[in-house]
Amino acid sequence: MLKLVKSGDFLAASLNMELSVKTGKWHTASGVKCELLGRGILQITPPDLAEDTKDIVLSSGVHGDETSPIELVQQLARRILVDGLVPAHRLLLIIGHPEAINLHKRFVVENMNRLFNTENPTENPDCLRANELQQAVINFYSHPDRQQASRWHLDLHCAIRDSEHYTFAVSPFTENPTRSKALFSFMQRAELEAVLLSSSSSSTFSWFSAEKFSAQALTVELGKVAKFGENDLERLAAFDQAMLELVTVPQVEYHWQGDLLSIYKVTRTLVKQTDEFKLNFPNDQANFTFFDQGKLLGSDEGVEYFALEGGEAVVFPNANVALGQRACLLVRKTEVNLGEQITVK
Ligand SMILES: O=C(O)CCC(=O)N[C@@H](CCC(=O)O)C(=O)O
Ligand SMILES: [Zn+2]
Repeated sequence: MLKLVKSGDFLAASLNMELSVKTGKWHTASGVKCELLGRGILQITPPDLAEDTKDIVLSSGVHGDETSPIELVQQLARRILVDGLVPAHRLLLIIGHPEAINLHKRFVVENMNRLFNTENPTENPDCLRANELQQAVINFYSHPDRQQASRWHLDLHCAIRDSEHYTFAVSPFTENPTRSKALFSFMQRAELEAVLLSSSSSSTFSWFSAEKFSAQALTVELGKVAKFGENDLERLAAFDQAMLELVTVPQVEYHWQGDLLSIYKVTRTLVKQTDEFKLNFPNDQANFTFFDQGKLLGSDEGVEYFALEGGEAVVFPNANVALGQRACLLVRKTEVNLGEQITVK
């Protein structure tokens, strides 16, 4: 496994279940320290750690069928491992769920992106892997010499349906100051079209880093799911470039450019309470489809959900989730105050 990673193929090494997990440390020819901490978990330390060096987690493949982010993380790993790229920041590169990726499935038994909170009972492969990833992130951010470091986490996904915004991000809800001007400027630089400001806690991977470590964290949605090799990475070039800049430039000078990024607040999260839960539109309804005030959106035992005053748009609709899980987000465009932290007006 180590040999394959050293040769630049972090992804192939992570997915080959016949290779036993071998951890190890080495330096690239450019002096970058690499540590394979487990399957699909690669820590990168630049030769010089300055005061403004960030600790950045870049994760992909938390959902096994969302392949374009996995290709982007592999590309970045290769640039560092064999092409001489020297990052300016400590990085934790993650290929999230190799077993689900090999099955070409979103998850094995249950949605791993709802398992990031505390240690999970070791019931199934998704719980086991979520535990392993949580521990890797805890160790990465808890390095004793790095307690003052600025922490970032971009958890890269792609949507399983069409979307009126091809790329967008979800900013998880936490009381911590995790909506910095730098993070929002990064989104503009990356040409993300929109961001959703969550209004409740969610047990996602990005929420875990925001809530437990005050990381500037986002779930980033990069286009629509496709098979390996069929992704149009050209459409993600601006994101890839901004990510490269984020990891290689000590302090990026970002500028806020007005209204390039559409900002939405989450007005409601519809949770599937019973098996009676229904949405009044198909599961493949495009993200950000807008419904006028009063339109019936869905129902559950003894309750009907209508679009609120001013209308609401739907994101991630899925009536087939497990009981107690989110069946969709309802969102509305919002204005924000632009301070050092972005807040909803
Ligand atoms: O297109 C979809 O319905 C799902 C895409 C996806 O996996 N989205 C993430 C968003 C996580 C978040 O809210 O931060 C998910 O559902 O886990
Ligand atoms: Zn996903």
